Amino acid sequence: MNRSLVLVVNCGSSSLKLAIVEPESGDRFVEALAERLFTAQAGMTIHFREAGKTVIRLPDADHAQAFEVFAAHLSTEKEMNSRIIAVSHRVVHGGEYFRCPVLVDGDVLQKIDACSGLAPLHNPANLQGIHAAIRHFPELPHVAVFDTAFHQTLPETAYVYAIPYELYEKHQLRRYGFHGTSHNYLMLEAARKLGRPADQLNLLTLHLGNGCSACAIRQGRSVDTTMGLTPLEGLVMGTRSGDLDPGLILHLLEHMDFSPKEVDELLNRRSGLLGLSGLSNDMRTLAQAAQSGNRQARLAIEVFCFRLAKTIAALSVSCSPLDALVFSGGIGENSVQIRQRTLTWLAPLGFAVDEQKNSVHGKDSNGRISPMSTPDVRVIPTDEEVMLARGAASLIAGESP
Ligand SMILES: Nc1ncnc2c1ncn2[C@@H]1O[C@H](COP(=O)(O)OP(=O)(O)O)[C@@H](O)[C@H]1O
Ligand SMILES: CC(=O)OP(=O)(O)O
Ligand SMILES: [Mg+2]
Repeated sequence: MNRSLVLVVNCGSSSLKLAIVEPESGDRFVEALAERLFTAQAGMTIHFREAGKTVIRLPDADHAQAFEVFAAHLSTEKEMNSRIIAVSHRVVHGGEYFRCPVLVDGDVLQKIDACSGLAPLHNPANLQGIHAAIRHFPELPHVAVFDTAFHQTLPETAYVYAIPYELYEKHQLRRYGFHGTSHNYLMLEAARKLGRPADQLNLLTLHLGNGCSACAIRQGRSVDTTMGLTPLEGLVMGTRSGDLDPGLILHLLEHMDFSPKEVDELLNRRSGLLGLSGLSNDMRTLAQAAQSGNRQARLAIEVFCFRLAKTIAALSVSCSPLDALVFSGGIGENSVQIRQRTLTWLAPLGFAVDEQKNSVHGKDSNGRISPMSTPDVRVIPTDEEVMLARGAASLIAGESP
């Protein structure tokens, strides 16, 4: 039977990820990744399930141009195109406006734009992707799925900052949290692997990719998370600092002649693993350099793990007794060393790692990497695309989310 398909669009600050997904099975018919947009090195790789891989150079292309090239490659796939029922867009910041996927219309676009200042690396790119896709597929429904939606269940105690309350009331300055689509998927997968309903589980999920965040989930609801008003707060990330003393920002502004724009650039693009190592934002590069004795790479990795462990301990307050700690994202899924080091820091809380299982987890479908007598720790690959596809398909089918 020919099932319906959803085109999933995920616009990052300098990348564009596209996939044609069958919502029920999660099968991919096409996947594409355009990287280094806006630079001379920009390029796109498209994988067709049947026809194989195509690599295209796109010097200086933006999101819209990359989308056009992808769409042109799709145009010959008439049978597959006729099965696409919707386009689903990842939108990073939805403020307090959105709790579930919505059909894109003028009002929704205006609200996404209103949140742009709070996610300057992400929302403007998300809007570009939406406009490019609407131009190309005007006849299809377009759905926005928000990173912030899953965290709309945070209790007030977790989402207010300890600043004058009127700044929340009048200006909505509060913790929103991000990567919600991924944390939601990890919750559902953990429930499946544990064989228990999600609404009976307490979980701590770790999305460790270029952006990194942790989420405390209590009985199926996000109750605390590390990212805040913007995706800059919390863990150490590829190029983002995560938590620091707000006084440091004042110091840069008042005593070191930084402009607000320069502070933004410093903390969002030149900090984190890249800033500490002076080498790279990529954990693979750092792991290799550390092995060859590079002190700065070692320091970056050590700070990453220490801060992660400290955060897990803090979030445990909201999700004890814990049913499972879940590692995910490019780093969480692949780095044996990061998992090992983080869990070693957590030994005082009873966490332990089974070294053999940790090193071969990928071959073990239940993903458990901790000994049976210790807290349950799992590695679960995330899949934001299938959640985006399902969100759109359910909305089109008129099901409640
Ligand atoms: N085998 C590996 N060991 C360590 N880190 C890895 C490995 N594979 C991927 N990573 C890291 O995962 C990160 C990217 O994660 P990913 O989830 O793909 O990011 P995003 O989707 O946010 O762009 C990079 O820091 C990369 O180095
Ligand atoms: C919200 C966020 O940080 O997203 P990403 O990890 O895709 O940069
Ligand atoms: Mg990712």
